[in-house]
Amino acid sequence: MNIRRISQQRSPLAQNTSSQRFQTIQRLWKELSKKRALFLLVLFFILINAVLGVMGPLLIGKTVDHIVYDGGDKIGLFLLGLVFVYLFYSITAFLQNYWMINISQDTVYRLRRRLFEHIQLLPISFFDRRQHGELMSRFTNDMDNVSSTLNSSVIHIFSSVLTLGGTLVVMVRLSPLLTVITLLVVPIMFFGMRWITNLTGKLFREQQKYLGELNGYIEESISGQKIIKAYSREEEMMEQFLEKSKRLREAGYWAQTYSGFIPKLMNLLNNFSFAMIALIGGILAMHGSVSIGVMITFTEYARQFTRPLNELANQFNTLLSAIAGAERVFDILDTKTEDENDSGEDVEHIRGEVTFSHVSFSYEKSDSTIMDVHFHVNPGEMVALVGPTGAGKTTIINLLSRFYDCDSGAIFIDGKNIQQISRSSLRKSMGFVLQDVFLFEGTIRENIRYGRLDATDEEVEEAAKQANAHSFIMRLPQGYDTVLSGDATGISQGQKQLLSIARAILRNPSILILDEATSNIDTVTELKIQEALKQLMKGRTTFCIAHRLNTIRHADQILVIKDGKLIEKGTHESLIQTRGFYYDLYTHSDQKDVG
Ligand SMILES: Nc1ncnc2c1ncn2[C@@H]1O[C@H](COP(=O)(O)OP(=O)(O)OP(=O)(O)O)[C@@H](O)[C@H]1O
Repeated sequence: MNIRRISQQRSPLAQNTSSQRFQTIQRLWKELSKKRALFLLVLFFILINAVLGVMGPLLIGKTVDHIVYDGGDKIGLFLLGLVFVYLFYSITAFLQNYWMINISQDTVYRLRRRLFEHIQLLPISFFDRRQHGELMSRFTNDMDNVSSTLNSSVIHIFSSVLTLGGTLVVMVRLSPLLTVITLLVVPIMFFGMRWITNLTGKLFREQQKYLGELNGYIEESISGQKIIKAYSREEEMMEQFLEKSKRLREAGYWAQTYSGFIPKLMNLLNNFSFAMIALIGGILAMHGSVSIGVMITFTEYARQFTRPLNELANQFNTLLSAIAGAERVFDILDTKTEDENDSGEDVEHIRGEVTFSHVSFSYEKSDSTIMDVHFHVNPGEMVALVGPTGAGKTTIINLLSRFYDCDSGAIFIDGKNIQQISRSSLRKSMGFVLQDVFLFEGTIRENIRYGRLDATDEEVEEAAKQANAHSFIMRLPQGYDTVLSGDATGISQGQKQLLSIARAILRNPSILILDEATSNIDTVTELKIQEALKQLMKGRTTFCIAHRLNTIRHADQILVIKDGKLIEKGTHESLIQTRGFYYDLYTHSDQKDVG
């Protein structure tokens, strides 16, 4: 069953406005506040740390004034005060950092878990439109960005804001004139920073997007290595890789270059402000308008004042890149899951009576894939779907399994509209044996048990015996405990099919879906598979997508699909007698292979 990725909708570069950014910060804040108590403690330590940071220069100035103007008899007390301030400054800095790492790791862990849970519940149509590697990068790059920002930026931002506020209050109290001089550079800093961060924000988002696309491409080219080599497409792959890689380099280059301007601009303005304070402060001190201690405090504050601004600017970039990452994560979390659209109820037992009543469906709004399909299947019947490639056979199965919902008409199982049956109970009653067998990294036993997780070892082996898989499994060095790698290269295509039949037997479904289960397989294994399938099909409603017509001659019903329409239906004999499209298919194909 191939559910094709027809269009990879490239999401336009997220035009995230300030209000969207604010919303994302709010959501991140919400995520963070699950460790509220610890976070409040960190905030408290940030506050203490900022107060101590403001007190340091003030105390240095006071110490100088005490020596110059009061004779310095209490110098020991001042020095003790300085040791206390700077020691606790370091301790609080360490603790806030330590706890923030704890909070951020926990938050990212929970976010990652939610993302994974959510992805499991998303409808198949969501995956049709996305590259797998691009989705992967939301787990890796985007999460890393969020994590590193929470680790450092949160502290820096809070601490900078508090330090700025505290410093400003003390500065105004000490000397309003010197405060104005220190603040002269702030508007230039503010507007310069705004301009650059607007630009870099866009560039960072672009960088994240291209990185996701590149990851997707790399993932595709690794999983498709066999085909790439078989068709000698290495050079084209390389060219496309370079194109994507260059695009990423370009975006990264400009993002880093522009963001690199910020500290340089800050430094320049910082030095300017420092020189002005030294010059004007010196003149004022000479005339006795301010004390030497105040001037020293101010030169230190001038540095201290621009440092948090500098820090804010730097952290702003990291923050923007994390917001871009978080947006991409929230974007998935906001996508409706299958359950959210599911008003169906759980059904205990399904007998397997299936009715398609004038069903129409299209993947894309522009063209119809299935048109007015109408048929009825009794429980336990074997139904074959035949027709040219792209006719819509797989789509009919997709609709029956509620991977997609039909646009008009209705599908009934045991007389009940499947919209009223929950997806999970519907799928629990179905078993799939597909052409592309998907085996997980794990033992053979675990792979068979995937059909029913609570099955005992005996039940697993019994299912393997019924599926004719037991003898080949026992010939493997570790038998049922043989570990299969992700792509199960150690076993043949036919053996994979047998395992997937064992899996379906274990599931004991009322409705069975077979998709070309016996193509590309040697005759001996094919016989084994046919035999196993016969066992499996007994007493179950079976839908078989068949390309080789001689395998379905005994079907109770054959549905002939062409261009999305059900054009003929009946038994093999009746369809041959009708001499219609099926007759043509059957007689004009030597191998009876039509798809
Ligand atoms: N996820 C999808 N998004 C958009 N179009 C799709 C999607 N899956 C299938 N299609 C299109 O729908 C039509 C029917 O496809 P479907 O897979 O049902 O045909 P099929 O009869 O099973 O073909 P085959 O025998 O080759 O598997 C085709 O034109 C196909 O390109």
